[in-house]
Amino acid sequence: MIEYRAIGKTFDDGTQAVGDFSLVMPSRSTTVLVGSSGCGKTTLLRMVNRMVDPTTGQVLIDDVDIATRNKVQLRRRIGYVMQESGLLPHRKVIDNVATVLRLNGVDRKQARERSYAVMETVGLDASLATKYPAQLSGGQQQRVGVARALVTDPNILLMDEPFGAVDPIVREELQSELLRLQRELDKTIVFVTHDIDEAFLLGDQVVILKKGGEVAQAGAPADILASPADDFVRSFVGLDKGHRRLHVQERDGARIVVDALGKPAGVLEP
Ligand SMILES: Nc1ncnc2c1ncn2[C@@H]1O[C@H](COP(=O)(O)OP(=O)(O)OP(=O)(O)O)[C@@H](O)[C@H]1O
Repeated sequence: MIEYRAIGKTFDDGTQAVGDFSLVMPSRSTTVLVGSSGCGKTTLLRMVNRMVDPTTGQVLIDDVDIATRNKVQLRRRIGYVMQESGLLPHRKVIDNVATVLRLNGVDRKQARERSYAVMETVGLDASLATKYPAQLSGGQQQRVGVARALVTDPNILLMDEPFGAVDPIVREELQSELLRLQRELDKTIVFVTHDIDEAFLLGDQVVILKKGGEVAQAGAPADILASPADDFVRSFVGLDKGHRRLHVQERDGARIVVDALGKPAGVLEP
């Protein structure tokens, strides 16, 4: 369990990124922080592995205040996936995946074996292992980023807009892969996005943020849709627009679900 207690963060230049943020992220589930640019998502995410330390308040992992933990050791136990994959360009894929294991003192052969296994877990063909990152597609590079983050089998996985830079089709593919992985691996995932559809798809808990890390609403996607807290949330999740207002139309004996603009969204099962 990750717990934020009354967190505030003001950077050295005086920017207040987070005012007063409290939240519990249950273990073995995915919490998505979603909000517009600059609302403090990345700042909050990076507090979990102490890339950013709060100015006030505490972050606890399994009831332990992480301010008391060694930063380097903490980071090696928490997987981190960034938007631009963050791979080392001059190192082969397999060596990128194995990096943290090697830093942890695992011998070369064992590190490679584990890295090949985790590449398979994330759906990467072994033949890509000896390529360099630039020789891979954007989607493949992101998978390598995920493999690298999972290689030490961390309990916590931090993902900062990991699918933001790939095209919509690859993005959908990576999203469903992540859902599959989560069913298989059961990690505690903190995921940052500005895309509400992605948040609803991936999140067990979705946290909608306003500027300064203010929580507009936190809850399961269905609960947020059923009872949006206010007009801000209603508008943010698109309830004021057509595509969330679905209704059923009969057509040739089938029941088609259409949005307010009449665009078909799917078919109701009999
Ligand atoms: N190192 C820093 N020094 C000063 N201000 C910072 C620093 N990092 C972030 N900020 C500011 O803190 C606020 C929150 O930034 P943060 O990156 O957490 O937002 P975000 O929601 O992740 O945005 P985005 O979606 O654009 O990445 C912004 O106003 C940003 O400019």
